[in-house]
Parts: sequence; C-alpha cells; structure tokens
Amino acid sequence: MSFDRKIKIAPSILSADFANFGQEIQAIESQGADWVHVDVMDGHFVPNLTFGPQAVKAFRPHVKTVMDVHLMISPVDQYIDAYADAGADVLTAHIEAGPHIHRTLQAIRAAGMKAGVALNPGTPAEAVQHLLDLTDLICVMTVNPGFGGQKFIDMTGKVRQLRSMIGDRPVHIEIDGGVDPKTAPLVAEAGADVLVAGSAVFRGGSVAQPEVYGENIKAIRAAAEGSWT
Ligand SMILES: O=C(CO)[C@@H](O)[C@H](O)COP(=O)(O)O
Repeated sequence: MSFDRKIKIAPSILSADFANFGQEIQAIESQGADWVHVDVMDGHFVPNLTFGPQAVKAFRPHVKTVMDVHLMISPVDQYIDAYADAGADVLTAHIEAGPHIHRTLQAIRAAGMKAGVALNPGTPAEAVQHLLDLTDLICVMTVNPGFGGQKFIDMTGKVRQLRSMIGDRPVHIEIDGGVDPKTAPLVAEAGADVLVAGSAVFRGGSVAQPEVYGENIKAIRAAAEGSWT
C-alpha cells in the first residue's frame, strides 16, 4: 500500500445490504471505490454491534483494493492479531478507547498493518501530538460514532490543525461521518484525503443497479477534487 494524498473514496459497508456483502464489495470496487471501509462496533464503546474478525475475514477475498478496518471497540489490544489474521490493511483504534493508545499503535504496526488513530468530535487535535510518528492515518470523526446516516459535524478547523501538525510525514487524514458532495469539498480543502461515505454512496443503488454507486462515488470525488489545491 503506497502513500499518496490524492482523494480516496472509502465506502462504508455499514450502509450495504447485510445479506450480500461479497457482491456489494465487488459492486463498489467496480464502480470506483478506492478503499473499502469496515466499521467494527462492540455495543460497549458505541451503542451498536456489527462485525467480528470472522466476518471481516470473510470479506477479505472480495476486497481487491484496501481493507480499511475501523475499530469502535474497547478494549482493543487483545483483538489486534485477530484483525491482522482477518486481512485488514489498515487498522484504526479510537484514542478514547484507551487505555494505552501509544502501545496499541505500536502493536498494530508490529502485526504488519498500517496503524490508524480515530478522534471523536469532542477530542482535540492536540491529543495525537505525541503519536504522529506511530500513525499512518488519523480518522477525524464528523459524527459521534455508532450509526450511519447522521448529520455532519463541522471539524474543518481540526483537520487544518492536524494537517499542519503532520507536516511532511506520510499520514493520511480520513473523514468519517456525513460525507456527501456538499461536505466533501470542505474537508478536502482543509487537508483530508480519505473520505468515508456510507449513505451517500449506497443511497438509491443495489447490486442490481451498481451504476448508481458509481454516480454517487463520482459526485463525491468531483466535489472534493474541485476544491483541492
Ligand atoms: O463509523 C461510522 C459511524 O460510526 C461511519 O463509517 C458511518 O457508517 C458513515 O456513514 P454515513 O454518515 O456516511 O452514512
């Protein structure tokens, strides 16, 4: 997985047809998705439950791009090897999930994955100051985590601050929550390069009508790139 700062659209399969993940993943990738975003929720750190490592392992053979796994679970460390075995390319843990995010990021890299750290809307950019050299991706939550389809919370100031803190390090800034063609330019202009979108990609489409996914992805990308400098 090489580093670049081009805009990448990462559809969240939280908005896909849960009875049909293999075909849904193939459909979004054939329609231009750059990464596939998998939301892991434990019913404890967030008030919703989704996939464990076995489900993620079953997605793996269908993902030809990058499998970007976002852990909304606490604790994290005892599951890192299971998600490595499941085939995650990027594994992101929340700074709020505790207890030792520094150790968690080291363990994710030691297990052979790219290490991501996610920040809830209430967590300031400064919280990652001492993690920048251990991190491949910072996920800025623009909703409180747990559910798809929520309203975008403006975090552009935080994104700008992070981009300046990152300097020339090869660190992605990912935005997660409420990304659509209206909000994508705001975060792209502020310095984000990975845009997670669930409802705005899957809305109106299906595996029988994958071209709708393609139009939705294209609209988000065009909006984001229009403001890219
Ligand atoms: O992690 C989460 C929610 O906790 C996200 O990945 C959402 O699934 C994004 O969904 P939309 O806001 O784009 O519908």
